[in-house]
Amino acid sequence: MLAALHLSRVLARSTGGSVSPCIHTSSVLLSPARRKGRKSNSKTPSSPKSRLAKSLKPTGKAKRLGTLEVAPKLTRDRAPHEGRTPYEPNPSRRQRISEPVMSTRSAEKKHFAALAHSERVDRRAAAAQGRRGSTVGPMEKEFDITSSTSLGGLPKNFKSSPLLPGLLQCLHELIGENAKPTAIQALSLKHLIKQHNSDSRWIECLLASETGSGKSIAYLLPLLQDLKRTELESQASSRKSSRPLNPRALVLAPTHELSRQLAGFAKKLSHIVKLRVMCASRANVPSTAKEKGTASKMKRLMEGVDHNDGAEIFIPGNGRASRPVDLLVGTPMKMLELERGRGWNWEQRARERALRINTKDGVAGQDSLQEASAVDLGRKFWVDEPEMGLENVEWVIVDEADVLFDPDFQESTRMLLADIAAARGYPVPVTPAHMLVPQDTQQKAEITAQPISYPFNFLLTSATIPNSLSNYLATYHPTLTRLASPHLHHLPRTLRTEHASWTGGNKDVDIERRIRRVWAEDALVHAKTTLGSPRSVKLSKVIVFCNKRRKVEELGAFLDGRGIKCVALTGNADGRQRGSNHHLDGFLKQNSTDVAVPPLSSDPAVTPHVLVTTSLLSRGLDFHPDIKHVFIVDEPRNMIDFLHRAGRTGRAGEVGKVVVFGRSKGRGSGRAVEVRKRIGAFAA
Ligand SMILES: Nc1ncnc2c1ncn2[C@@H]1O[C@H](COP(=O)(O)OP(=O)(O)OP(=O)(O)O)[C@@H](O)[C@H]1O
Repeated sequence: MLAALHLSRVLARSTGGSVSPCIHTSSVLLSPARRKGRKSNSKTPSSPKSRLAKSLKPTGKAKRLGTLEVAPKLTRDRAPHEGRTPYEPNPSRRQRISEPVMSTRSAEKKHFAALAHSERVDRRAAAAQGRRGSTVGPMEKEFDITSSTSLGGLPKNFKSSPLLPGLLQCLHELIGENAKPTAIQALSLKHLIKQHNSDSRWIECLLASETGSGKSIAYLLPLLQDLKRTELESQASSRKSSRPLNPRALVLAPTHELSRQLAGFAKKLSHIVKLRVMCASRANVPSTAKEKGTASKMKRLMEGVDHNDGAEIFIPGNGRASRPVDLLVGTPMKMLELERGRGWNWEQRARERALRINTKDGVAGQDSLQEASAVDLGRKFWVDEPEMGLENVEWVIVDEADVLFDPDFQESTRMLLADIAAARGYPVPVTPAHMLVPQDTQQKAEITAQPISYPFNFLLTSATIPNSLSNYLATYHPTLTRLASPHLHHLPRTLRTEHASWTGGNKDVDIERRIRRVWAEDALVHAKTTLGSPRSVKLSKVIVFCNKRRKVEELGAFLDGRGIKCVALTGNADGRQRGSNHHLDGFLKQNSTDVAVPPLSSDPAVTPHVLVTTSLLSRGLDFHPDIKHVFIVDEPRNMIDFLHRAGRTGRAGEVGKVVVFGRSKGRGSGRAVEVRKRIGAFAA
């Protein structure tokens, strides 16, 4: 009855909708170059894509040293989700869990001995091949990552790779028994699982593939497998540390939400092989950050770096007692705080803040004067005892590497990497930020970049590789192995785009109408497929991306007022919960091993079906497959931002649609064609 009422209400409201499904865009998606008034590259509509794509090719010296391998394009019969809907709960899971598990120490020892033997055989074969003269060598061949390159030899399923049985079993529980490796996972299995004989040098590798293509599994499998392999050795050789936390691996992510989700996933993947995974997350704090620019905002809002606010870290039982941990996940800033002691940078931050306010206002404001004088008077900022030792770190994964190496985050990221290298007894030079990228030719001549060789396995991963990151890697990590999926810098194949036009009236009303149309379509499909079954309609969920915090709040309030309950989330929203992702319940993906929390109601007036947010949540988060639509209502700052926002739907082979709103009439509408072409260049 309720469902019927709801259905009629949805349909009634949606019929009044005048948001056109056809393409009408204008002011969206201009490249920063265009916005700054530089010469437009609109004559080459595919240029954003090719700019990104080309950036992966090793250049100059790197061309000779580094390697790039692109997986062959997957054909239909080799799709990763073959044989099973990706999220269908596995009926035999319970039965399998009760089966005896081959994860005893002796079984693992046996496994690694067999592996070592097969590697010796492989190495002998490779050497023989080398003597005969190999024809395919990634170093000799220039790969164009936009074209399919049939290299063959990639594992076709997870069972065929030498994964620990316990790891394989957890993987099957999470993604299904019949799931096949995606392109990036196949590349990772081929290149990273095997490279662990004791005499091999540290792995240095970039994993690049489109959003939702399973990069987390691509790096977690080799990481967890290797941590298990070296567990005994590490116990024997681990350096004594007086600090309570001494992880063997770090996964760095730009947001606390992503850190928590990744830590949760890694825990599930490693529960049989019994590795200890922990998340170093911190509470969120109100911020008065006023900077412009996505990355600056993201950094300050998410990390609250300049607030001595008394926020606590999310490590249970925080104290001086030692807590065994193999893998720690968190933001670089949080890791630095644990390693150097909380408060290590407050004095410097206070100076910077005072300087910033001074510069902005032209004269010193009251706050800045107070802060500046506190610093001038030599006020001592309290620094807590460091809690983490870095001596035993063997792996560092930089997830969303393009964010963590962008100008706003890279200082913390590089500082942390240098601290780990120093703690392990191999200090590396830390180039000042302004010297990293030469500003002019004279500086170019002066800068003699020293390649960096970290004394640990170093993996970077991202769905977008901008030129800045590619150049940085070519300069400082010339021998880096680059593994790329053939679909990199495209929208996922299952993601469709639609351009919706503003009516010229209230934009919030346009958005509301489009949301109701989504639900009306759901109701229609439900009616057709169930032929009038009384089961209630399952309405899909929608993420709406805005640029500004105020817009998020206004739109959230408007939709709430119209009977559409939503979660409106910005960096400093009260709703961001301390130490948990509960504020995103119902939106983030639950794995088949999670205890399903039944929604309170399927009525969107009761249970939030709409998430309104900024780019804060556009990175890395694995959203629920119920999210079939992403709305982009403000112009993303660049195409990279667009790819990540759009990529929150259409993940792991699920269908999804990105609806881009824009102006079709009046000022700015002339750019509609250009924008359409820009987006079109990224379509599958
Ligand atoms: N081989 C596979 N078969 C089926 N599902 C998979 C497979 N690999 C990963 N998945 C699922 O795909 C989803 C997306 O994975 P993941 O979050 O790692 O993607 P990603 O490439 O890191 O995306 P993003 O670039 O947005 O961070 C997850 O829910 C994961 O469980």
